[in-house]
Amino acid sequence: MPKVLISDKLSPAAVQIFKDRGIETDVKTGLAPDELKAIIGQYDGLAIRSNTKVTTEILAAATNLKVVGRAGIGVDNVDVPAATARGIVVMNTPFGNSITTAEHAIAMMFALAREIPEANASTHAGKWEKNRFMGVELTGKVLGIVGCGNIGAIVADRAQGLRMRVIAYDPFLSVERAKELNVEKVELDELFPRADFITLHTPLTDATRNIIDAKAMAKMKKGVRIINCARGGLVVEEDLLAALESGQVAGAALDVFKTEPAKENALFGNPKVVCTPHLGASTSEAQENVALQVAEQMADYLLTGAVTNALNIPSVSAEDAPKLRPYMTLANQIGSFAGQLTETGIKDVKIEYLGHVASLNTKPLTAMVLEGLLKPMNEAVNMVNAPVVAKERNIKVSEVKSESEGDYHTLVRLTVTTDKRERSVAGTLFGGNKARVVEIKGISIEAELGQNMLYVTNQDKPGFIGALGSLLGANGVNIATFHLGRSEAGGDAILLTQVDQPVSNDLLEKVRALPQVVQAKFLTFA
Ligand SMILES: NC(=O)c1ccc[n+]([C@@H]2O[C@H](COP(=O)([O-])OP(=O)(O)OC[C@H]3O[C@@H](n4cnc5c(N)ncnc54)[C@H](O)[C@@H]3O)[C@@H](O)[C@H]2O)c1
Ligand SMILES: O=C(O)[C@H](O)COP(=O)(O)O
Repeated sequence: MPKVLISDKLSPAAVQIFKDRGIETDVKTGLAPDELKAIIGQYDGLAIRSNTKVTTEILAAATNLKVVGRAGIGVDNVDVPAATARGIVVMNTPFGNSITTAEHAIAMMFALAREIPEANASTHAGKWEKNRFMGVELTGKVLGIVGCGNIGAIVADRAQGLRMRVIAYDPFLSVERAKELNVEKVELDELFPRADFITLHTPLTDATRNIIDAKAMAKMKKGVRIINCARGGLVVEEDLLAALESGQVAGAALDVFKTEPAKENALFGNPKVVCTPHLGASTSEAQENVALQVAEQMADYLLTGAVTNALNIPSVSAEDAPKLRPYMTLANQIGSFAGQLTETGIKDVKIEYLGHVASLNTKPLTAMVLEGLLKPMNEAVNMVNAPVVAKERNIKVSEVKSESEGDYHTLVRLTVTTDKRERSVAGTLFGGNKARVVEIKGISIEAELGQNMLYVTNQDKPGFIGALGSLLGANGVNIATFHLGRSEAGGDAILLTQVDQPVSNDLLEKVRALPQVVQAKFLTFA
């Protein structure tokens, strides 16, 4: 039974889902990195929010971990490349808290416009400072959105309801989408001087880190108000403080900080700054959504192999997973067949999906072919990291798809080009789910791949089969199945036989010494 650790505060709905799906679940929040490192090796899944830092060190200790599930959007607390390298799927819930976070940004904008937090504190203190607080209206003001994805788009919609004019900077926002959202797509340098309010909704990347610094603020309209409910590293906090003190920026509302938990910060105590402790996603609705989603997604992956919302592996829907499963076996077997025969550097991998299989989501199948192909060279390869490993080795991978059927109603053919030769192997499904190899080097054959296989290429000459059978028998190796193919009478021939015992290197040498043999190899399949 898979075992999952929940290491951040998640709605109890998540535990219930894991339990209902037969997954053992521990909830241990607030663990120090060393404490997490000490126990992570026991778990197949780790469910987190933004508090747990899934670093390379944690991942190195996570010897059984298969999936990290982020109940929320940002995965900047997870070392995704390190997880990928270890074959661990990282998934998030990209929409579960978007509305809630957009609403928080709007609430922050109102709080700034009407100085609600300061007015609230003053009134609680019995001061009745009616003359101290003079707000600004939102109606007719220009809202500049930096990052107009899921949350930015909802903010745009709500702001338009408040009769604001919305402009947006997002290099990946298409003109069509901008039209649909009724926002004016602008460059950053145009947004800065035009906006009365600026709200940030980008992920934290190398391109967005420090996007709001002294230079940027100098370009803004004097008296601008800035809202950040995305990530702390987007704003240079010292520069913001200086701009608030000079009056260039009239106010800032921050839900996120460069260092979190933010217990000390130079901006704290400044009356022009409204702060919340990373509460953007904190509504009961959003937390219920993300907890349910992440638990379902993780359970699906651990129990069925279905992949949803993963950042480092192609998605496989729960509906597709059972359809793909027999193809996954086939893809892995033909990859493994070629991989076990390959002894020199691979340059090029071509995977042809012909007939029925071409109508399916073939990305996971390609990952499985690559896993099979590369595993003989690197034990740590799995379908998550195989495409990355292939890229690191400069292996060019291409897919060819055609739904028209040939001799088989469905066929996967792998062609591997190495420094020395080109090698191809193809397989199909018999009876809808039984993987069979049906072609090797363009020669037809029909074989099921089992645990112990002997693969021989030879000249098609009389006497060979008898000699091989006698040799195996004399060495205590029992033949279970026997499959032959040849290009033409007297030409190149192949033999694939399943045997009940592994074939030792000594025996292989004897097989190779038979007069007609060109190549003999012992292959093994899971
Ligand atoms: N405060 C919170 O509690 C909270 C809650 C949810 C999400 N978030 C954060 O909000 C951010 C946005 O979330 P989302 O769901 O809208 O993500 P999203 O991926 O849907 O949207 C992000 C947008 O940023 C754009 N973008 C990327 N690079 C950019 C750049 N260099 N300049 C301008 N735009 C750029 C992308 O094109 C995309 O449209 C994320 O960082 C997420 O972690 C915070
Ligand atoms: O990226 C997110 O989803 C938000 O930052 C929410 O983070 P949280 O789950 O820690 O509240």
